[in-house]
Amino acid sequence: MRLKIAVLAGDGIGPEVTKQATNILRAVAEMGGHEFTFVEGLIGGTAITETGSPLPTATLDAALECDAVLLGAVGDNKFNALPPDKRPEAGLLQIRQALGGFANLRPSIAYTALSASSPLRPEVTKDVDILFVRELLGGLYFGAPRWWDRNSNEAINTMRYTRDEVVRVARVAFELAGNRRQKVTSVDKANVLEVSQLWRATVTEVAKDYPSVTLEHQLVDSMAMHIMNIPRNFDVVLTENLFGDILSDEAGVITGSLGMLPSATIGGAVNLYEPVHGSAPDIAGTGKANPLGAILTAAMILRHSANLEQDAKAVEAAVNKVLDAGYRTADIARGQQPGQTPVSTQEMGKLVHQALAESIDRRQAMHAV
Ligand SMILES: NC(=O)C1=CN([C@@H]2O[C@H](COP(=O)(O)OP(=O)(O)OC[C@H]3O[C@@H](n4cnc5c(N)ncnc54)[C@H](O)[C@@H]3O)[C@@H](O)[C@H]2O)C=CC1
Ligand SMILES: CC(C)CC(=O)C(=O)O
Ligand SMILES: [Mg+2]
Repeated sequence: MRLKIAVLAGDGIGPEVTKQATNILRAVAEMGGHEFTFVEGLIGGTAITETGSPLPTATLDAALECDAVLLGAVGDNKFNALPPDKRPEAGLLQIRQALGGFANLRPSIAYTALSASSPLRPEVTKDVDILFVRELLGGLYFGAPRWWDRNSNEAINTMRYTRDEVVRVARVAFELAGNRRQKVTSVDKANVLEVSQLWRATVTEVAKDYPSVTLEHQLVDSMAMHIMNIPRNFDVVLTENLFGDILSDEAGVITGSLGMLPSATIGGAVNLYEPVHGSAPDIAGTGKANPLGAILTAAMILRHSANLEQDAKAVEAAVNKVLDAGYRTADIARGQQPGQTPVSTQEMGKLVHQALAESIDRRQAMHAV
């Protein structure tokens, strides 16, 4: 199997966690006899500093020639005074748009070993496995007009969706639900927003093509509460761009930390893979960043861009094994429980690598018998 991956490490903890994710991909390639090549590119604040642009043309050109893009995170407080279209985050929105992926898959899984890391009670988080399908190219982040008129002290952003944009992402959600627990919860604010009324009517129409999947609608405000109260009730959660951004971060509480959450964006010319978290400037350079979200993102590359399902599962199992053995980065080391060992970003990456190597050795030994 050959795979060319653009690695855009970005800012803050982006390079720290991305390094651990690429180490895992290299290990999978080596152990499975695959040829993975990595092409590095600048994005975000580091790209602004070096080139003046948050998404240099060279980065975009290289990304478009790859089979997958792995992005760390962007964002640097030193650019906070810049207007949104000049900030590091603009580079991320631009590359999302250019790659064309519209369905951002964000799994949120409650790991048994981490039940004490979540502030939620273990009986609430037990067996939770939610898949957010977040529309990624529409809504407030991309709608025009958008401006801030400093003279009149007025600003505007536009939430806009077309029926076709809703249909295509809804189809992804229903298809995925068909292979899971057959339920889609569509989130909107149809009691107030016309865009949400279009969203709800369109999703209801698409649902008719998937009679085995149950559709429910939830308003986003009460949904924010239900996710914390009864997360087990949800299977696939379908949202527009902003609502999905917020609710999927909230779901980090179920898992124990934002640092545990991976994502894959599909449907475009090249799939884009990013952990859900940002550049975390508060812990950048301290060795405290949890690399597991990025490593689980690498597993999603194996699944969605390389068709290596068995290897994706092996990476996920290796993460589980390391958590079961009690190893914890600071964000998931709630209250220093007995049997836990604190580890750095790099140590966590190495432990997953070791667990993966052991499981692949066992698999190969079984095949050899
Ligand atoms: N995809 C991206 O590149 C994203 C970029 N951002 C940018 O990141 C910057 C910081 O934004 P925040 O709101 O602070 O969000 P953030 O996700 O960077 O951090 C929120 C909190 O979670 C913690 N955290 C995040 N990832 C972690 C990890 N892997 N391990 C341990 N702890 C982790 C941070 O230390 C912080 O306390 C901003 O410039 C923002 O625009 C924010 C979200 C997504
Ligand atoms: C442009 C971003 C910083 C948006 C974001 O927070 C995300 O996609 O998770
Ligand atoms: Mg976000």
